[in-house]
Amino acid sequence: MSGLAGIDAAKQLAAWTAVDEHVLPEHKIIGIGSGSTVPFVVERIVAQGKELNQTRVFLPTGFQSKELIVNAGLTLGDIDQYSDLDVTIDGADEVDKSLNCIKGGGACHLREKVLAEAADTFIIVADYRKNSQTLGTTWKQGVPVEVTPFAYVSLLKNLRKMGSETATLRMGKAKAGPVVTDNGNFVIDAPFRSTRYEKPDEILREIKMLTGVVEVGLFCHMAKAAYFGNEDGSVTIRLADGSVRKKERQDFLA
Ligand SMILES: O=C(CO)[C@H](O)[C@H](O)COP(=O)(O)O
Repeated sequence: MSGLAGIDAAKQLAAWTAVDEHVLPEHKIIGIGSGSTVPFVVERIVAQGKELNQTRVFLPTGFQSKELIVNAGLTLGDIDQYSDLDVTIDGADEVDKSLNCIKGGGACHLREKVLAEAADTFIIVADYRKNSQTLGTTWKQGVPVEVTPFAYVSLLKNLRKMGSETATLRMGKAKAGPVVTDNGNFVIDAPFRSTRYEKPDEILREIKMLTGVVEVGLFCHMAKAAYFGNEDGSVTIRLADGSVRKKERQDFLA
């Protein structure tokens, strides 16, 4: 493993292990997620070799993801042409015991969900901070909701009526005004009481029905496995059936 430390080392561990186990030579159409963990996914795929990667197409989940693919010299594909993917690998803001995820911390969850749904296998990679029993334990910013700008005021009202009293429009940091997604939409972050997160699919359905909602950053019953890099150099692998496997540090050194 490389000489990274701390959180980045954990992200790299998760990413490398997931690629080794789920991006096999027979996998030709691959979805690449967004965020700070997926660059380690791309670096591990590049390490599989130019000859194999020339037989593959890589689909992005947004501008950052597209730049990762292009800068790595991998072949860029479009979902219009490659609508059935072999595997999509992506990060997450938090994952619960049933592999339900909060996603959208980077405001890319619409395209991420399209590529996750279109893949035979959807895999999550993250560092240990994202590994929770229930959503909302560590990710306190709320459920990211991509919304059409025309409806954001009414949606703030309706989300607050729904129980997200502190729902807020996500504002830019290095940009005056709200964050604008790759699709030209706004994002509302909608926190809920911890008990509500025990049934994330209910929150998902309720939000999705609100007029003006484009996509909700709750990925329920989608991931086949989640890989969490740990501080001690091990990787915890959780499967959708609830089983857990651990790959110890020495397994990588072998
Ligand atoms: O959903 C996402 C972007 O919309 C990201 O995958 C999620 O925010 C995790 O990012 P990171 O790997 O940087 O923790």
